Amino acid sequence: MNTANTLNPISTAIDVENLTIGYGDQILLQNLNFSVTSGEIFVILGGSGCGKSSLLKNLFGLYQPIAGDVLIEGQNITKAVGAERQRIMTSFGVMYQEGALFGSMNLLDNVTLFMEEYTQLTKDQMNLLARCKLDLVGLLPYESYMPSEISGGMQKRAAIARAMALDPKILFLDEPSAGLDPITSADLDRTILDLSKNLGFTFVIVSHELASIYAIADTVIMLDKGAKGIIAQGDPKALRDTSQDPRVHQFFNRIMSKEAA
Ligand SMILES: Nc1ncnc2c1ncn2[C@@H]1O[C@H](COP(=O)(O)OP(=O)(O)OP(=O)(O)O)[C@@H](O)[C@H]1O
Repeated sequence: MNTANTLNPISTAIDVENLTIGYGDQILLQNLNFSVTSGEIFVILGGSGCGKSSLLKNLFGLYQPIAGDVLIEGQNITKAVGAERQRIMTSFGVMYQEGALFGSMNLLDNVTLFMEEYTQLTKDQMNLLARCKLDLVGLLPYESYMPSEISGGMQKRAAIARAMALDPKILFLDEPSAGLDPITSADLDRTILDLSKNLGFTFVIVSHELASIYAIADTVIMLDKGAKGIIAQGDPKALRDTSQDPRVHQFFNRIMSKEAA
């Protein structure tokens, strides 16, 4: 938990205003309003198919919402076009659910790739910066390894290093623990916590791993398919212990029994 993060004065990283998202005629979530505080770890929860990943992709501008606005550090990504949109798009990093490292490049080249596209740095400068990012996630000794030569957990950490390539303040992670065993997942959680506490990154994470959520989340929002919206918001343990909403209880208990199995 990092609510006392001293690297970020209290300010808003992301503002979501009257956001409605979906595909074609299908509305998934409507009229969402919430904000993400700078430096916090903000987790999006909910049952399968309620629209968690879709919401994340609307937040970082991969998809255009049906209505409403997303402001990233005060800049309206929904309305921005051209160079302004490009500038906003490079102000955050994304780790997709699949991790999606480029298999034909070693880890160092995976991290420098975006620098080559978006900066005027020399190759030496890019390599130096990329090594810093790999070091932050504990992968400096593996810079020349190919993605196929490292474990799943290391691939996830490399994908986070790559998401940090352009020095963003905000990182969007889609199901970072997916496919990881509990120990590797806890390791990844520690990396995320370190980056948040020590460097002040804001994280917006889609997750359904309860242990991970309790370990890292400052704030969660819980989405519900039937309600097409947010049914709970706050500290996850407080929600577990105090929420009167049966859907919230069912969510936590269902996952707990699954994890206990
Ligand atoms: N690109 C797309 N085009 C059309 N429909 C989509 C697209 N992506 C997702 N959907 C649909 O939107 C709904 C929500 O999907 P989404 O992946 O956002 O949910 P989720 O809560 O992240 O689910 P899960 O936990 O199972 O990954 C699903 O019915 C899905 O089939």
